[in-house]
Amino acid sequence: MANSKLKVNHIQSNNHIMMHQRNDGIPFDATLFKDININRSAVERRAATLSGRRSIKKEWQAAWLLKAITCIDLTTLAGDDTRSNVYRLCAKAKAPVRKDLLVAMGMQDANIHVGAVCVYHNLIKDAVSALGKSNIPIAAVSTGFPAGNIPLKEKLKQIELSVAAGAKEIDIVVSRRLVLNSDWKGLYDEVAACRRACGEAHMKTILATGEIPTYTKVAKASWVSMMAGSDFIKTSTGKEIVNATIPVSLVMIRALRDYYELTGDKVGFKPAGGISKAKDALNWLVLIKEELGNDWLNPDLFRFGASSLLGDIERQLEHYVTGRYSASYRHPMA
Ligand SMILES: O=C[C@H](O)COP(=O)(O)O
Repeated sequence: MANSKLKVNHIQSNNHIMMHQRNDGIPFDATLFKDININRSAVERRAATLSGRRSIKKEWQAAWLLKAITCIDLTTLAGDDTRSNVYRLCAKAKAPVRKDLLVAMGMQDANIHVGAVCVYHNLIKDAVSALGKSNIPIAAVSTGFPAGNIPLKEKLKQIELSVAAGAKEIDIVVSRRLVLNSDWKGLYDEVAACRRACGEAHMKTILATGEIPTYTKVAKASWVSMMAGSDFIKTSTGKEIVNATIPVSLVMIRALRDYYELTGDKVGFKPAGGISKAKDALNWLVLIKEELGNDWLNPDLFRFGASSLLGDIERQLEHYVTGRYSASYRHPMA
């Protein structure tokens, strides 16, 4: 299709490597968040308006979907992960969209790749060898993922081992009991210790919001995680019964906006778990744009944690280019 070419300014190219300044955190100060009280119905009302408000069509939709790809932490976190499925995942991470589709969109030289590959510790070495010199970072889930119910000493050891094995990003899970008991200083100390163990690796802190009973606690846990030096806050492990939702994302995004206003530090956001449709990805990008602005719309500050989103995005891009939908089995990977 002649009109399927994207204009250069529809999407920035994706030659980035994690260059963003880190969040060093601030001393624990409960007065900064103790009065937070989130109005659940106001959050849910705002979230409900999101999908009907903006309709992104044609070349703009294609450009936003390519942008979404650059923000995916392409993930496999299964008990039966092997070297071969990690190799396939990494091949897809380096070339996430079929060449013919990129050529049709005029994007073959844009170096589109995903934001990171996310695996369990034992698969890091396979990801390192499969990704080669691609500059795509490896994110490892550590600290007793997904439940996090192991001693802190072991959590820190896991982080150190993952960094030594080549992970440039570490996704930690918080101890939910600290959040449930409102032990905010305990949570701060745990997250700050993890941050020290990460060294140069960027740290994403998973709150597992599906196991946190109120939005007020989600907001407070977000604050404490940022104060303790998290580079990203992340909704979910993908293993909770309820994973990423728009309302919980809104609560976390507003906490990081307030944290930025206070400290000048931009903390990233990663919704994860159950995001598998291109239209959901667009909703999250719109939410980020409306609440935080364009600064956050890049892989340094925004990621999707997703194992099966890429396949649907590629299918939508094929529809954009050819005018037809292919069967989903033609895009089986991710
Ligand atoms: O962090 C990423 C999640 O585990 C992925 O969840 P998903 O398999 O539902 O996409």
